[in-house]
Amino acid sequence: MFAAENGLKSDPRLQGISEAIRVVPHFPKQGIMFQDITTLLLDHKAFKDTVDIFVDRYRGMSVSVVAGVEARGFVFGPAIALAIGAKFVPLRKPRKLPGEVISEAYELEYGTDCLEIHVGAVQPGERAIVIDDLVATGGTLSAAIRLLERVGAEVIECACVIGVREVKVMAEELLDSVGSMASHFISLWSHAKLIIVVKVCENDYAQADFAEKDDT
Ligand SMILES: O=P(O)(O)OC[C@H]1O[C@H](OP(=O)(O)OP(=O)(O)O)[C@H](O)[C@@H]1O
Ligand SMILES: Nc1ncnc2[nH]cnc12
Repeated sequence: MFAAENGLKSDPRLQGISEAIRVVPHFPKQGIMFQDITTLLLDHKAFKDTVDIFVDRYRGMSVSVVAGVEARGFVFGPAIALAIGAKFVPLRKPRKLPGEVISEAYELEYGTDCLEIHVGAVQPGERAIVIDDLVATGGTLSAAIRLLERVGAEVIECACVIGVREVKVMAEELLDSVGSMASHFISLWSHAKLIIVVKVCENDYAQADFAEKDDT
């Protein structure tokens, strides 16, 4: 679910949020348009507006768990959790949590990664949301959902600030043919784990720019 479809379309806060996110071409490698949320954090109004959009949506929905994905989900998740009266549960990369953990692996473009949760952090039947800064392929969010469901939580939604172009394209393709969807995204949508995206980047890959640089 994107800003245009989630009732936020005419929200005056969106433009300021979008403008506060710096886009850095060719980071961390050639061709990638990196969405840098650190500039959003420097802008008190834009940062607060971002948190408030999620708080407005989830307040009163009996959410008791806000799960944040390392690292950038840790920036937004705790503020949302405090405001809606929920606990914050960090989903961490491998070998960071000191207690007993449950792990869930997921695929990256090259190789795999893993998220872990402390055993006992979430009780069966608790209502959870997952917070991250950005959804690209949806692989990270899908792993977060699987992890929380394995400990018995009911994941009611995932929420991200930014969706890259590909995820928007995939959502649009869903309307035509589920078969053409990437498997992660099928899983996100088929379980109705809709994503609130405040900013959709129309141009995640700096292809034209990249091609020009290639020619030199
Ligand atoms: O939808 P996906 O294709 O799974 O990608 C999205 C994930 O990628 C980024 O994190 P990254 O893995 O770069 O980790 P970091 O925040 O620790 O840098 C981002 O913060 C999301 O967590
Ligand atoms: N374009 C992008 N900007 C920031 N983080 C990302 N993670 C995956 N794609 C990204």
